[in-house]
Amino acid sequence: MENEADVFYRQLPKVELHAHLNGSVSSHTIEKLIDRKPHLNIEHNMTAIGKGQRRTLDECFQVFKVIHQLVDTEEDILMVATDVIREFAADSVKYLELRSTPREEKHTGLTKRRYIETVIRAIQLCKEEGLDIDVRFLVAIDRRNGPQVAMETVELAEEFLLSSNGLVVGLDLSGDPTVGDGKSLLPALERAKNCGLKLSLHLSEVPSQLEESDLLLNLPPDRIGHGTFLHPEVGGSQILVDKVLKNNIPLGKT
Ligand SMILES: CC(C)=CCNc1ncnc2c1ncn2[C@@H]1O[C@H](COP(=O)(O)O)[C@@H](O)[C@H]1O
Repeated sequence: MENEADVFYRQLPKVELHAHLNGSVSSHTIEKLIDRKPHLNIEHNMTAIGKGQRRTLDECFQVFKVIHQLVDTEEDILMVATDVIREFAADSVKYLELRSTPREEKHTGLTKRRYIETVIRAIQLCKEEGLDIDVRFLVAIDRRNGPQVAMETVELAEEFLLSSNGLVVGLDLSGDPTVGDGKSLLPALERAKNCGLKLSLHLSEVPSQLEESDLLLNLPPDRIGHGTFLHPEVGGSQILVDKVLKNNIPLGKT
């Protein structure tokens, strides 16, 4: 039962600037996915972190792996993306930036290009439904996959920046922050910036990444994901904080 405060907050117009597509799947949609793929033997509790539950970073990233097993066809992506957009709209989100990592799944024939096209199709379908929400898409690089994949992802994002009627607006850098090396991704990120993609970068999500964070902040990004350990009090540095302030970069997390 919703109380008065719940109704107020649901109806309050909102912007959502940090929604990972496969991190925003509701339990209702997860049920539908599990029903589609009973052979995977995935149980609901393997796909979510309950309220108040503590998990290590590694355990959280395992959850994404399970969700990715459930979302591995064009049909799945279309359903997940339309459901996610409808649910944000029902929560009075008026501007939504979805970010997602295009994946190739050889066993289902899914390609990275079709992945992006399918998310765009979902955005268009929701628009045709007349939902009161403006949705844009950030194509994501998973830092674990290294510089070559990052460059290929930027090339794809660049194509869609030009051909998606303004729906693809930027590039996200995410993935397990303890894996991979941000420095090696700089050429891809610089290319993205130079071609007009907005940059939203996860950085300083774990301690001891001062050098990497410094390099990424020099780009500079248009948004920062998390930035948890930028501040000197938690092992970051004033130089990093000053770079954020100088460029007036919004920080955010979900
Ligand atoms: C531990 C936790 C929940 C932290 C949130 N912080 C995050 N930091 C970095 N990358 C992330 C985070 N949350 C989601 N992602 C990225 O988003 C992906 C899931 O959404 P998608 O498949 O890109 O559509 C994950 O595989 C990961 O690459």
